[in-house]
Amino acid sequence: MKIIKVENLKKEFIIYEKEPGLKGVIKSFYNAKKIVKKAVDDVSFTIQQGEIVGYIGPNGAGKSTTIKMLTGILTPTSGEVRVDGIIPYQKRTVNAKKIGVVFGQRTQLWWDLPLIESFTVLKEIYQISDADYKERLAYFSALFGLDEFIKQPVRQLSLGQRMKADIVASLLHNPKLLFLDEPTIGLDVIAKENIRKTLKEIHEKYQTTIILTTHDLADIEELCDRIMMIDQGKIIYDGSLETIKAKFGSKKIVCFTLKNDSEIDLGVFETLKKKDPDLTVSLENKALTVIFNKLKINVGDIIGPVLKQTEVLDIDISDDHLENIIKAIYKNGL
Ligand SMILES: Nc1ncnc2c1ncn2[C@@H]1O[C@H](COP(=O)(O)OP(=O)(O)OP(=O)(O)O)[C@@H](O)[C@H]1O
Repeated sequence: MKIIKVENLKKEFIIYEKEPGLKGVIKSFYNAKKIVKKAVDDVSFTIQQGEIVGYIGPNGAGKSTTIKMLTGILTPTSGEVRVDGIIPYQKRTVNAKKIGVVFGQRTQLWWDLPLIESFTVLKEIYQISDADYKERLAYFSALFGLDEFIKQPVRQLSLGQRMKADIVASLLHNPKLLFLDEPTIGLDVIAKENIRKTLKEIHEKYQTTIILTTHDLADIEELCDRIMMIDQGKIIYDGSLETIKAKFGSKKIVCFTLKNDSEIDLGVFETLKKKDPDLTVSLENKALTVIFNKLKINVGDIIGPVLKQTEVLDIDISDDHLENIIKAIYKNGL
């Protein structure tokens, strides 16, 4: 079942540009230059109930603007947006009951209240029944270990605890749809893992549809089957992670750890560069790294000449990281 339908959605902002300095300020009173910024530029997509979709793109691409239109905070310039059959900006309160929102960068909780009291306020706002509230809170407490900090005021919580608290707050009313904006930002590796694992469990239990915006691609790799990539207001990719990897992940990385007193003549790679002009070689502290296109060169063609020349202690072969693949797409397009 479709939960989100977006068609030819556009959001334009009018920006008035001023010249720098005091003179610019005075001048801008009279004739500021008017610029139309197309933050979201003719975007269409649908999302099915239960999907976890990663919404990614470089800074300023239009992610937050899209999410704000889906949550009803912003009214589109043109186009259609429907969340569970509702037009969000026309029925913000009805929409709010169907959705949960987590902003990694700021909390939605009451700063000075003990966490448990924030939860009871939300219980009233969303009119959650006693039985549902009890059942959900017990479930989330066990999952996130809330007991440890539930009586503390929110301002005293660590970033990881605060993030868990915000996720619970967004889910207490069991929304059909959850928006997560950078849910692991600033967390250490273990805390990130913990959040991802827990989100997966929650998704399995409640089948919540999740839209995740993040710059941390490990979030995407672990949670999402589908990614939508936006750049300069336009969706430039909508599909599976596997397809992106298969299509653009043609680079392989071979790292050799050379023996301490060994020497190597990097000239051996010159002939290979004729086959793959993008091949790169770097040698740092006896670590020799070769990055090449696996469709143009075999791993054996890299390893053979090195082993012939010098003594090697270790060889590590890996595919290109998703992060590099996405960076290249942002830079060069699809
Ligand atoms: N209220 C506003 N007034 C004017 N311009 C805006 C406004 N909100 C966003 N923009 C512009 O619209 C474009 C898209 O911004 P948006 O916040 O949607 O990007 P984003 O993809 O969420 O970026 P980030 O990853 O940095 O959060 C940017 O160029 C931004 O400067």
